[in-house]
Order: sequence, then structure tokens, then C-alpha cells
Amino acid sequence: MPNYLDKRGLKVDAALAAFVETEALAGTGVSAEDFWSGLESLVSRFSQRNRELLKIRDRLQSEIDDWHRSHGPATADLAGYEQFLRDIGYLVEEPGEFTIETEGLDPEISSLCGPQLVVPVSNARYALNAANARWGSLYDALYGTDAVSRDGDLAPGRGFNAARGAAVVARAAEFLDDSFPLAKGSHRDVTAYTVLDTAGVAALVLDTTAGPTTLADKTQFAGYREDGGRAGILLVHNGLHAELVLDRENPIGAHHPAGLADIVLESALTTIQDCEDSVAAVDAEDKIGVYRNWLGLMTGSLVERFEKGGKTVERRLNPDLTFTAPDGKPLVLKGRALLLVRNVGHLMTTRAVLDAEDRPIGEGLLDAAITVLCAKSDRTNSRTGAIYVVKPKMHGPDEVAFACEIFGAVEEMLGLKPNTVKIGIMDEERRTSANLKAAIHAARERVFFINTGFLDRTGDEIHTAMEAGPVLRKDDIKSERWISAYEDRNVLIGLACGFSGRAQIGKGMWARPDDMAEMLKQKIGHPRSGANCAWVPSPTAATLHALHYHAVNVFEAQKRRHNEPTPGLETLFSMPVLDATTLAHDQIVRELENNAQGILGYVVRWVQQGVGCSKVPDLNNVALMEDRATCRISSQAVANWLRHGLVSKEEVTDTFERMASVVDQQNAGDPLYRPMAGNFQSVAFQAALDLALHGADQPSGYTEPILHARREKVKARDAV
Ligand SMILES: CC(=O)SCCNC(=O)CCNC(=O)[C@H](O)C(C)(C)COP(=O)(O)OP(=O)(O)OC[C@H]1O[C@@H](n2cnc3c(N)ncnc32)[C@H](O)[C@@H]1OP(=O)(O)O
Ligand SMILES: O=CC(=O)O
Ligand SMILES: [Mg+2]
Repeated sequence: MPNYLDKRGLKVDAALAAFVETEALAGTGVSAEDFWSGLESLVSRFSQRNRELLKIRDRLQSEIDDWHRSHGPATADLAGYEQFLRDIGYLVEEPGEFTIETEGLDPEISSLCGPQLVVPVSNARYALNAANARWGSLYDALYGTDAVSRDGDLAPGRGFNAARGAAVVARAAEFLDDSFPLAKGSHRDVTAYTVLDTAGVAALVLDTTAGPTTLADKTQFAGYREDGGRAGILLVHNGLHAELVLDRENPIGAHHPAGLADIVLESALTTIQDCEDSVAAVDAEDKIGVYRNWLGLMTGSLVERFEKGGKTVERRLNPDLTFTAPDGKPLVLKGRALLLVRNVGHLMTTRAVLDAEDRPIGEGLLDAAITVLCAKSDRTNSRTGAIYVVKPKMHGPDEVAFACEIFGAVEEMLGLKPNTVKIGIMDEERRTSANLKAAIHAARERVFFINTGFLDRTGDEIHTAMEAGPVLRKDDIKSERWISAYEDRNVLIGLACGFSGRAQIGKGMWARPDDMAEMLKQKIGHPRSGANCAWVPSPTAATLHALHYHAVNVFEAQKRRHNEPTPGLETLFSMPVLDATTLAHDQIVRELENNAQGILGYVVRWVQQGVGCSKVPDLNNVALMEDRATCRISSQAVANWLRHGLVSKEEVTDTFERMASVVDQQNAGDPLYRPMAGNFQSVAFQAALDLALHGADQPSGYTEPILHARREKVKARDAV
């Protein structure tokens, strides 16, 4: 039983109260009395409305279910469906022309385009790595992944594979030729990079096997630095920097005619420190862990020590980088990504704080108050004093307006200027994408991004269409018309609301963290579509995805799309339902197995160990990033087939039991893992099965209620 302290009528977990009073409030100028009375007024002012908004979700879903039961899929009567959605208040009046008014945004949001990294903030080692992922070695990213190839002579060997190394250098030279072309010749043939000073102005001269040359565009030379035997040449293209590292002492540099030891790319311009779908935070203890790391990132004091490769590593935030600009003046570049924090949505409550009637308070309210409080101690992040909160899983404009009102109240309670808190709208629920313009309008003074979280959006698509018919297989859903309409609408509506040059239009996650060659092929589609940023799962992926923002000038792409017609609601509502007779029995079995194993592989680590994001191999042994949103898709997909009789309850249970052995084998090397096969009453197995068997009844198909309840059970009695 938690130990609660009375704070202005609220019961606050004692450890949380201590964290707030001794750590988070320190140096902010906000007193403990003001903080707790502020939190108490947030709770009194917003809780009832929060509950009403959730009831509206349920009512709308139940009316949509009824409509499908009598009409079938929306495609059978699109005009009737749309009118019905207007009648029940799912669709609202679209506002007229307007331009967003957000002020005081950092350049990483307004004028620079590049990768957006996401990281579970609960993991300090990863969270620091993600903050430092502003800069990444291109050589390491190419050599350490399948980007150049993993086959034949190029396969990574026990030691250094010289053929693979040469392929990496050649690929990197290709990038340099594309992004920083020479007046004559190729970076492949450079024998010396020299900075020449003429009357106080520095210029870059390159010797090549065909004679001396310069950059075709000399303004791409942005600066230089020297540190012992290591020199750095700074280049810039599309606003992104690249440092050529020259070091003849370095084993790679020693083999290069010009001593080129590496190319360090500006990579993750922004990083989302995630308190939501990639973490498992179910009680005050977990929430404190999340908040403490976020605070440490804001103050710059977060340090993590760990063993790696037989050595103790101490990781902390990187400092800024100082170069000398061509005119001799110092040029300071940020050493860290601009950090954004993702709060939880409006759904869950937390027992970390109880209201006057002993009810757990909205977790979103607590996140808003504490993550913004921590960001008040920002010493390293925003240069404009902005606080960037990403708000997920909002259904429609009223819920966006509600989030904005909460942020306004938090600003007041913490003595921050109005609109200091900027909101990133996750466009990941169907009611938000259908009413996107109105949703943006509701946040027009503080919106800093709209991002297509297509994973949650797919889960919501399936849940909304639960009664419409059986859905396509997971991979087939991705090539349907509704999803391209959704992605296009996000960009085009964002452009129409004046996002270009002001705020980010963002795209979703690359969820195959080890498939970098494929990412290089596919993810260039994001900047080409006019997106300022797109999500990557790791720093290495950020460095490789950065190549795409050199290859594509996003602002030009946005100009090209500006007058494109926006796909209408009829395409957005074209539902991924199938004719069940088109699937063979073995295809159904295979899909069920795949979903079962993904759910089990993710859930078991969540429930047993509190790991909110995992790399889980699928049945083809492709490692997939699994988080709560991907789990929502798999569980909704199974629930939908169960509802429409493609699979029976017995088949689902039997498949989960068989797949438990597969997942046990996959985790055999983990000493903390407790097997599920033969232990089907275990909390983890039951949680996974519940997500499938009771998926249709979960609010909006979310996985949080079941995961939280089961994890709390494990924590309470150390059960498995
Ligand atoms: C739908 C959505 O909401 S998507 C958003 C939520 N998803 C995410 O946030 C994904 C974040 N990514 C991750 O959590 C991880 O990359 C996983 C779970 C997918 C894979 O993790 P692992 O299996 O540990 O990865 P792997 O062994 O390949 O690499 C580990 C190394 O990469 C680093 N790393 C991996 N992912 C990240 C990351 N997102 N940020 C920072 N560093 C990372 C680790 O720090 C570690 O390096 P270190 O030893 O120097 O500390
Ligand atoms: O949050 C991202 C998503 O795809 O869902
Ligand atoms: Mg999401």
C-alpha cells in the first residue's frame, strides 16, 4: 500500500512528493505550496471534463458499431456514413482558412529538416544516447549495419573486414559527391583537404589525383577546428552539417590518402523523450523514474554508468561543438538534439496521486504538471525558452482544445508566460485525422507539430471498423487507400495551415530497427512527401536517415505539393475490410501465429520486467520494434477475426499456447525471463491472451488498461 501524504487536499505518494519538493522544484522559483495547490486546481478543474471526453469516445464507438451492424462497411454507403458521422458529432464543421500562430520555436522545429529520434525516457543510458544523437558517425552507421551489404566478401568478419571498409568509404564518398560536389572531380580521389587563410578569410582547397579543386558551391564550407592531430572540416547542406574528420593516426584515416577518418553527420535534430508507449510506468515508483530522467536531461545533470565491452562507460550529455567560421569568428553548434517530451494521453489514471474522494487522478494531468515543471529547469535545451510537449492519442478537436487548456493552466501555476508550452499533435486517432484542420485550429497558438503516428492510427482504424467486417492482414492494411489518404491529408492540411517554415509536419516510425538497407530505400519517401521530420528507432538509424534530408530539399518538396488537392473523407473512410473467402486457411493460421507471437514477445517483457519497448523477432526472424501501439494493432487484428469468426476462441488460445514456446526460446538467454510454456496461468501469458480475447471491449482498442493491471499485479506480489 503506498504511503500517501496530504498535499492541499490531494493524497500524494510520499516518494513522489519528496521527488517534487527536493528535486523538481529546486531552483524553479515555485514553492511547494503553490505547486500542490496548482495541481489540486488542475484536478478539480479538469477531471470531470476528462471523464466526459472519454465517455464521448465510448458513445461514438458504440453508435458506429450499431451503424455497421445494420449497414456493413462504410464503402457500401459512403455519403450516408459521412452524414451519420456528422449527426453523431464525430465529424465537426471545418474552420475556414487560417494560419497557425505559434511563436518562439527553435530552428530545429521551424527551419531545419531531419530525423526525429524517439527513446523511452525511463532508460537513462538510452535517453542520454538519444540526446547525444545530434551527431553520428556515418562510417559506423554504414559499417555496423546491413546498409552496404552483409553478404559475401562484404559480410562483417571477426576482425576488421577491409573489403567492407572500402565499400563504406566508397558509399560515403558518393554521399559527399551528391551533397557537396566538387568544382571538378570526385571526393573519391581527394588526397588532401586544406584550409587556406587569405587576408583573414578561410577557404577550403582540395587536392585530388586530377589536380587542385574547390567545392562547386564554396559557401558549403562552414568552418573548421583543430585538436592535436585531429582536424575537422565543417560543411553544410540543406541546413544540415557534416564534419569531415581528418586524422592520420586513426586506423581508418591512416589508410585514406587525405587522412579522412570519418564523416560525422548532424543526425537527430530532435529527440522525443517518451513517457508514453515505449515505457512501462504503472505506479509512483515508475513515474518518478521517468520524471527524474527527464529532469536530469533538462538540468544537464543526468549521468549513467554501465559496463560495455568489459569497460565502465560513463555517459552524460555532450557539450556544444565549437568551430571557427571562415570569417574567423567562433561558430558554436548544438551538441545535442532538441528534446521534446511525450506525455501520456487522456485515458489513464494514476494512483500516484488521489483526489479528495480517493480517486486516482488523470495521468495526463500529472504528466503535464511535472514534465513542464522539470522543463522549467532547462539549461541545455531550447534556445527560445520553449517547452515542447508531444500529446498522443487525442480523439478530435475537443480533446486537443482540452490539452491546450491544461497546458495553459500549468503555465499559470508555474509562472510561465502563456504559450510557453508548445504542443505536438499526434495525428494518430481516426477522429483527429478526419477533423485535422479543426484539431490544428484548436491548438493554433501553440502547435509545433502534427505527426502521423500510423501505428496507433492503424490500431484505431481496426477498432473503429470492428463491426464493419473482418480486416485485412496486418501487412496488407498498410497498402490500402485509407492510409495513403491519411498520410497525404496530414501533409496537405499542415501546409494549408501554414506549417511550412514554422512548424513540423512529421511522419512515423521505422519499426524494423535492424533493416537499415531497406530503410535507406523506403524512408526517403518521407522527406519527398514534404515531411520535415520522420521517426527513427535508434541513433544509427538517425544518421542513416539524415542522408535523405541531404538528398531531398523538404521546403522545395512542400512548395511542389502546396496546391495539390487534399484527398477527401471518402478515401479516408475506405476501411480495410476484406472478403473473408479470399484468405486460405493456412494464411489465416500464419497470420494468427504471427500476431500471437508478437503480442506474447512484447507483453512478457512488459509485464515481467517493466520493459516498454522491445525488439521482438517475428516468425520470419525479422526483428521488429514492438511498443504499445504495435501491440494495439496485433491485438485488435486478432480480436476482429475472432469477432467475425475467422478464428475461434479455442484456436486463439491454442495458438497463443504454441507461440509461448517460441517466445520462450527467443528469450532463453535472459536470466530474468520466466518461461510461459506450461505456465499458462502466469500473469504475462494471461495478459497477452486477454489483449486478444477481450480486445474488442478495450477502450479504443488500447492495451494500457490490461498491461497496467497485470504489471501492477506482478509488482505487488512479485508473481510471474
Ligand atoms: C509507435 C510509437 O510510439 S514509436 C515510438 C516508441 N518507440 C521507441 O521509442 C523506439 C526506441 N527504440 C528502442 O527502444 C530500441 O531501439 C529497441 C527496443 C527497438 C531496440 O533496442 P536494443 O535491442 O537494445 O537495440 P540494440 O541492441 O540494437 O542497440 C542498443 C544500442 O543502441 C542504443 N539505442 C537503441 N535505441 C536507442 C534509442 N532509441 N535512443 C538512443 N539509443 C538507442 C543503445 O543505447 C545501445 O547503445 P549503448 O550500448 O551504447 O548504450
Ligand atoms: O506514436 C506513434 C504511432 O505510430 O502510434
Ligand atoms: Mg502512437
